[in-house]
Amino acid sequence: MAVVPLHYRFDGPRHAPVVLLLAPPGAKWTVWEPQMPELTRELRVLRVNHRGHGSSPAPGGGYSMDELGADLLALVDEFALERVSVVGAGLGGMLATWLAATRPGRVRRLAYVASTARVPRASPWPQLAARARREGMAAVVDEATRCWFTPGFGDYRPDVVKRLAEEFAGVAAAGFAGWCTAIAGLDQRLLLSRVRAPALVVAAAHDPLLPPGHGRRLARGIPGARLETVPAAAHLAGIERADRVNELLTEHLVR
Ligand SMILES: O=C(O)CCC(=O)CC(=O)O
Repeated sequence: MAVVPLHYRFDGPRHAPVVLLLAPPGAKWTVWEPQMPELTRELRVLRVNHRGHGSSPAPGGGYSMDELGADLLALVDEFALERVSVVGAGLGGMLATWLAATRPGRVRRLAYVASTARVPRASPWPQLAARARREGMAAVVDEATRCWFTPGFGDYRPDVVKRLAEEFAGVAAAGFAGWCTAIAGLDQRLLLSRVRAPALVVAAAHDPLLPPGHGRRLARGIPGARLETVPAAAHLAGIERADRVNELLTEHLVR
């Protein structure tokens, strides 16, 4: 299994505890920009771009969770980070679960934003990935990103919506599609009881991709997990309701 050297960056105080932020597939580390001012006050934030995203190489073929997780472990090993907190958004949260369940000793605290333990049966992602391979990312950008925000947010911050859509279109189709192979039909419910880290599950009240039931089931499966539902937000709740998501993440990760 060949490890891919991921494009990464650190921000925040050099000797503070590290938190690793995992974006959803199709998004780059910039998706966490609204969290940065808050989180870097007391944490050292490590952001990565997944395979094929940003400057991270995109090997051809499908990827597996084990491969994506090995990329992350190689990075945290390179910096001798014995334990890190991990936050995953969307399906990026499934990679956070993989880490927390298979390497419980390496994860200090765990948090999710609009995530799940099980990819929906009717997930459009496998078809989007196949189309992206054939026709390129630009062909699927509208369908993939239309559930990211509530319609009101698009009217209020069209610049943000446009920037993220452009970034999505700039992701390597091989990277996006490879990632989608890793999550196709993925069901991690049996992994959840192996998580030892204190966990916070943030669901978004108006998320059409992963409605709050996903968050409820995720929280129910992880021993002692806390569930919070953020109102007035769709899938990218960390952007749309950065105020509340930041409050919850800071409380969970710092205090
Ligand atoms: O597979 C689904 O239907 C959910 C897709 C999703 O959550 C994508 C993401 O990680 O943002």
